[in-house]
Amino acid sequence: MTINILISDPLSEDGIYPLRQEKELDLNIVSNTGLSPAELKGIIKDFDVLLVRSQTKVTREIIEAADNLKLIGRAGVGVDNIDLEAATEKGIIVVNAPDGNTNSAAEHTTAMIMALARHIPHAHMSLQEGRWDRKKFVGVELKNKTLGVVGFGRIGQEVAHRAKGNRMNVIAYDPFLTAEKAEKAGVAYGSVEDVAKVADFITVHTPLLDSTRHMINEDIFKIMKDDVRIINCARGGIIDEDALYAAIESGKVAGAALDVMEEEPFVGHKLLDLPQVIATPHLGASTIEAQESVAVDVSNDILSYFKFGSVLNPVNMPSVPKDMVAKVEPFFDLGYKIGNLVSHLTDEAINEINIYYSGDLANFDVRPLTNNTVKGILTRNLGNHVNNVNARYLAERNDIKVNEHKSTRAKAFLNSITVELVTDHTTHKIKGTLLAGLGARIVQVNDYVVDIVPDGHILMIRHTDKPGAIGLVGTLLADQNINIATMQVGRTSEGGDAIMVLSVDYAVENVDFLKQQKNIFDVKAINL
Ligand SMILES: NC(=O)c1ccc[n+]([C@@H]2O[C@H](COP(=O)([O-])OP(=O)(O)OC[C@H]3O[C@@H](n4cnc5c(N)ncnc54)[C@H](O)[C@@H]3O)[C@@H](O)[C@H]2O)c1
Ligand SMILES: O=C(O)CC[C@@H](O)C(=O)O
Repeated sequence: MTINILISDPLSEDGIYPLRQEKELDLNIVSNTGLSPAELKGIIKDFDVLLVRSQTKVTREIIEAADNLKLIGRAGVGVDNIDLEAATEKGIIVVNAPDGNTNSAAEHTTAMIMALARHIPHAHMSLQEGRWDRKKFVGVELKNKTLGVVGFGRIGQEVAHRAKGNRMNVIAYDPFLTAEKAEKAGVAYGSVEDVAKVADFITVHTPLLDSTRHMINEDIFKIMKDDVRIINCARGGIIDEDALYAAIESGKVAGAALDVMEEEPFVGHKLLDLPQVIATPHLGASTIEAQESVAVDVSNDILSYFKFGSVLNPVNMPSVPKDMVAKVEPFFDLGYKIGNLVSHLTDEAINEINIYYSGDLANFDVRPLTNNTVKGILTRNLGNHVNNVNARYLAERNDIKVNEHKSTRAKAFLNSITVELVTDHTTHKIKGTLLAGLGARIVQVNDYVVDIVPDGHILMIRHTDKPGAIGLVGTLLADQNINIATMQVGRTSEGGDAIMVLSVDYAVENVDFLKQQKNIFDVKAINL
């Protein structure tokens, strides 16, 4: 099968080398940059993979038209140009390259802090314009000044590290910053207000989220020190641009260095008219090294996805280390099949899915396995558009709670997975295991102990344990020319409820001839 990859933003050619030299997969790589949204929407259905930087806006409209898209790769950190909810709903995995441009973005921020402190861009322009103006461009030192870092993640920490090299004091705010982590990094910490009150320079390094939009606003500017300098090399929108403009005009803010703004490109923005502002056109990650590194990272994740079904940097799936995924991968098929089988035991709406992992399995991160098991359950009613990316999301959207339970005690088996479905009136469960050398087995269906190979075409017949019941089913199937390959019978007590599980050679389309029998109260035909 050919995998069609569309690259819609300029990417480092060296960075996509892993894709270009791939031999095992048949890749068709199309580079088409500068497409309008309408043009992208028109062609996206032909692609399995979309590879972008920050220019392409991957909106819900584009995603809805992307009928074959399996993966969106973002060569960079911020995924605010991708509608993640729409991608998840459609089962499209989004991967990014979170580490590849950290150093470049931190270096750019440091350069902006220095350029701002010493008026380097304006001094250079003035020279170019033929002036030798030394009085106008008197700057400030960084030494002994306080840098406020809002967002102490990868880039924020690197910027703090460099600021300390410039003998600055650093105070940081991040909801995940603990006293221990701050002490280790050699920085003070406090709330965003604490940072605002004491910092001479404030740099923001958060993602743009609902909670961070305009977090640096009029109220925060008011409590800042006079002559504070503001830097944004993260995302436009974290700082309220109107409030920044007013704070500069009022003389509260001495200067601002901006790599990003709410609307990009931001040529002609009113902030650029202020002499206190210096700006770059979103260049934080624009180095040869960073561009190569992020493109290599997403290229490798594309290959890993199509070869092994796992990725290193998922944005809309649990991020589970590769060695951990490898430990639970042998159980994927079993989980899916148990899920699919148990879904046929009830026609009622499911309220809750309980998945019990026992034995060795309990020691591992089983989230990818849970996704696959939930996929097996939901596929019965939701069909093929359920996949590992959207299974949990679709369960949630249908008000189904998914609970994982783990126990290292496995009783008779080294490992087992039990899937239980809870509806308003019933609870159904199926247990399965992987037997060394023998493969997958279903070992329990509700209270019946069984031994079934979960494969092919299966008939699950619930009946009353009466003499002749088994013979009758055999005869009825023979009348329909349906050959039985294997048969298992389980019962709770003599003469009580019983179950027959048969594997047959062909899919049975209509089971009414079995359902009409007096002692048979349920029949399900399942194709695994
Ligand atoms: N200008 C560029 O070219 C460029 C390059 C790379 C990254 N970026 C941007 O820089 C930003 C940071 O990237 P990163 O790799 O450091 O990300 P990161 O995920 O490592 O760090 C972000 C940090 O922000 C923190 N945070 C979240 N909400 C917060 C809040 N309300 N207040 C304070 N902190 C909050 C998080 O806890 C996290 O520690 C992102 O927006 C990214 O898109 C820009
Ligand atoms: O693609 C770029 O150059 C910008 C990347 C940067 O904004 C990021 O979030 O990684």
